[in-house]
Amino acid sequence: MLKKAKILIVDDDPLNRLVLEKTLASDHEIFLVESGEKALTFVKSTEVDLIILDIVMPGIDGYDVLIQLKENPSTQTIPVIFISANTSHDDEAKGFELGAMDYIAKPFSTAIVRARVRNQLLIKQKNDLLEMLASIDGLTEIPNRRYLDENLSREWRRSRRAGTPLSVLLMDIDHFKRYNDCYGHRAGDDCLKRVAHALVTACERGSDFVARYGGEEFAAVLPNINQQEALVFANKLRSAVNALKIPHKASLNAEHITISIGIATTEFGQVYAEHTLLEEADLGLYEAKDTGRDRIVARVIAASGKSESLL
Ligand SMILES: Nc1nc2c(ncn2[C@@H]2O[C@H](COP(=O)(O)OP(=O)(O)OP(=O)(O)O)[C@@H](O)[C@H]2O)c(=O)[nH]1
Repeated sequence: MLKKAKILIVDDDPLNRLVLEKTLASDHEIFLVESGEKALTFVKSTEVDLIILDIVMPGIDGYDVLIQLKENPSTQTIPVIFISANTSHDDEAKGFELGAMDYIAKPFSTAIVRARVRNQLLIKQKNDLLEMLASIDGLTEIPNRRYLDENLSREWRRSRRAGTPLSVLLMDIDHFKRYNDCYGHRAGDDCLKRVAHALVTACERGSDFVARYGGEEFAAVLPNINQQEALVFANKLRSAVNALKIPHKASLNAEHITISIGIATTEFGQVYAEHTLLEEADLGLYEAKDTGRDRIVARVIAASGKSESLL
């Protein structure tokens, strides 16, 4: 069974919109707009699963709408079915070349529209599942580095556009090599799973998330969180791991498993390279390790572009 999908129908002809809506509304959630401009505005604020797009419309035509959807990382994977009275092979080929998933000729059969929409939604559902599996770390079952990189990129662009703060945390289990050496690799794996679970459970806002960054390192992306708030959150994560009280008799800084955390925050919408936040968080983490472990070092990327540490 397919879940109710969100389908955007873009057509300047009111009758076509009405017929398409009637054809699909019993199985799906339908949104209707009458121009390419409105379609592009709509997808900025609402996530849709499929777009049925007319080609010949006043203003931006269907081809240009598709080109603009493909240029935007947040809309480029939405499947598009063209529906058009332009039925020459050249028109159809152009639609596919631009990235349309299917092409329906007008006048259309409602049964064929239903079947083709169903096919595209099934393909999308499978693609989404593959995408999700490719974003999950096999051992800890939390988001992996690929997921983190994609999300950080998106949040970084948003923060730059809106001038809002963005914080990144890099966390590393202290003396984990000693843990593996002392208790064995399998116990090390269990420890990673428990730490990952504790970190993920501590995230309460839907927009915050923790990923396994690699090995015994984790990372969190915190949109709209300034340095003070990031420090509070990092302390919560550090406490959550401490509270597990996983014995670590080979540790040189505690009797149980602890983590060190580096924080990087941009608060004033400064323009800097996308990777800077991770690099700064890494410097903070390095400092936290160097100054005793089981601690947090926060760095702010100041308006001058220089960064400062705050222990
Ligand atoms: N069990 C297990 N160990 C892992 C995994 N990934 C990385 N490690 C181990 O994590 C250890 C990391 O060691 P180091 O980078 O020297 O860091 P550390 O011992 O934690 O020391 P500090 O970071 O300085 O506190 C290595 O021994 C890796 O083999 C994993 O998936 N499972």
